[in-house]
Amino acid sequence: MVQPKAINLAGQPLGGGRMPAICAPLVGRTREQLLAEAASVAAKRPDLLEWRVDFYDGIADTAEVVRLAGSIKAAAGGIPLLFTRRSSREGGEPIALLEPQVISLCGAVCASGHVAFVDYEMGNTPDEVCEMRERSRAAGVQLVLSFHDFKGTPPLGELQEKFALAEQLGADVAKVAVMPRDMEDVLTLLAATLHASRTLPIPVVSMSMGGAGAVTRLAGGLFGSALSFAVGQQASAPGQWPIDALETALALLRKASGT
Ligand SMILES: O=C1C[C@@](O)(C(=O)O)C[C@@H](O)[C@@H]1O
Repeated sequence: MVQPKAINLAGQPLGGGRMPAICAPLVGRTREQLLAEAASVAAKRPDLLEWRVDFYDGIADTAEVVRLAGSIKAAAGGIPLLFTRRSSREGGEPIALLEPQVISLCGAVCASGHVAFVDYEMGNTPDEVCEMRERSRAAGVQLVLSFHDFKGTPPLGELQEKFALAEQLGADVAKVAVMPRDMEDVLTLLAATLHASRTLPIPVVSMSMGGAGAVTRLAGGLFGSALSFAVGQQASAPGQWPIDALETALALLRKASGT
């Protein structure tokens, strides 16, 4: 049995080792929107900023995406960046790129040194995941292998397999986001998270989305989830709390639970 793990960056645990650390998404559609959003969200001091590049209108221009990643990094005031293209299949915005182009975009952004983490979906082909793994590793960027189900919550065994698959495919962090149909689904997600965090050697991240799952964004850390996504300016998924409310509630929970 292994202890639940915080996400490490340059030898330091993200968020000072608090479980969970807080990540805020950036969902601007233009350079101007993104830079304004990055500055205002960074001022709320989340532990990580996620650039959801599938929202960005200029996603097809790799050189501009790399430049913009550099500008967002500069606006982030030392807060590390997670670069994410969420596919429309898994709840993201529709984009015009084919998967090989997505890999090349993510690879170029990793190679630029502007981001610390890249998110890639484990549902892509093993060859695609392997290529992304090689490119992120060559650049010293941590790979988050993710799975999302915006329609429902798979059974416990399947969720455990998703976490385990991420680790087998070489992830530095395993992430699972699902939609509950009832409170039993919320318990299933938490049970799978606890199991994964106790058995896998890498940090795990999970959330049950929507209103019913909102409790997992607060209490998930007690079940081993290393990161909670919270709203800086605009939500990227249903059920996310505002950063300041989440920080306040987490501080109370940590005090009450002695963690
Ligand atoms: O995968 C995740 C988690 C998420 O879907 C959430 O529910 O908080 C939000 C996304 O921006 C992120 O990429």
